Amino acid sequence: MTSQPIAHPDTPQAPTPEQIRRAPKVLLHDHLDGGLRPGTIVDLARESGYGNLPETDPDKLGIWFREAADSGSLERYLETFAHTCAVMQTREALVRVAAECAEDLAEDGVVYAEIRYAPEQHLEQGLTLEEVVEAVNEGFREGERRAKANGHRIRVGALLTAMRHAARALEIAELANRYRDLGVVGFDIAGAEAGFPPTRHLDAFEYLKRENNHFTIHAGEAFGLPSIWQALQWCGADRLGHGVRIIDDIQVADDGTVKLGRLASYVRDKRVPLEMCPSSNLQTGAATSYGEHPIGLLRKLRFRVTVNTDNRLMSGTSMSREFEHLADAFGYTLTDFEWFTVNALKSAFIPFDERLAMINDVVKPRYAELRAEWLFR
Ligand SMILES: O=c1[nH]cnc2c1ncn2[C@@H]1O[C@H](CO)[C@@H](O)[C@H]1O
Ligand SMILES: [Zn+2]
Repeated sequence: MTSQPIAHPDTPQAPTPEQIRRAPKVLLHDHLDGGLRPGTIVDLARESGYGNLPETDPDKLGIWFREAADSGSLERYLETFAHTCAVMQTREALVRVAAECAEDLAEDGVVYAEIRYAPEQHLEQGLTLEEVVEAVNEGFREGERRAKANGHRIRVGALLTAMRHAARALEIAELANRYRDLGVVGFDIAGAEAGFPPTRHLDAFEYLKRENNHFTIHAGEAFGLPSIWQALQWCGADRLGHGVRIIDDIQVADDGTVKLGRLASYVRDKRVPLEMCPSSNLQTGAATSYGEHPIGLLRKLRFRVTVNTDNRLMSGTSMSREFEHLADAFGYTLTDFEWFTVNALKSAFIPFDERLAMINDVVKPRYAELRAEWLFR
């Protein structure tokens, strides 16, 4: 008998794209108006008479979004949303977009998703804020049903976003609170970061805290540490949207020794979830390449890192594709992807018992099964 080292079940090889697709995934940061199918945009534009689409062929339109979003600036990246929001102004359009969102995610192996959108951007044709929320919720329920009929299980919760350049945050926070337990699981602020600090909306955050409600804040994407510091220490955010610039508070010496500043220490010690979106960051210039994306170091240092899509249309991506990019860049295995997924569930805005059941009864058994596949090749 030769004495062979015992192979860890994970050692045989990198996960295949097909295994990544079948792995259960959890998505906390994805914009409804950043994930439409190009063909749906074309249909809805035709039906509503919106004549400003840059392309009317779905394939060309998809490419247009990716290229236009590939601008190196968050402000220019955000300009592309004018077209998606333009065709999301009726109840029917919102139901369709939300249903397709849930279907597409389920098809990609996402089992739990929190999808965000700004109700104030869907009032141009007379819908009320409440009608917008109800239409999107109806679409998510429809998408969950269709996914189930196709053999996929997914649960979708909504996050209501307020736009940081506008002045409706308190109103949207109240809306999120009213629809709590009715499909809405939390609140967010988004939009251009430089010049619009989160403290502009302190009243909204203080209101939500008094209501024991949850919120995340886009911070540390196009602007640095002060934005993250405000989001956490002034506004009390439960999670950070992106948060990539926390890397500016971490020093790595030539010998590999790592020193965390006070803010980075706080973020790690308090297990503040980071909703990282690698492909989106490359497009807005918040990161330079997958291999150099701060997620590599932050994962190593065991920050509470999660992986997200941000805008599937603008980045031509999916949860599986984000995982594939990371597998290529950092050699991540199924064990890493399970870790990201468990992190995401720990950070989700649904009740603790549901998060735990999702971790123990859905995520862990399915990753274990995937890891065992090499035994039966
Ligand atoms: O990465 C991002 N950073 C900041 N704002 C964003 C990002 N992606 C989308 N939005 C903004 O959020 C609104 C509601 O979904 C979108 O219309 C877009 O303006
Ligand atoms: Zn975002």
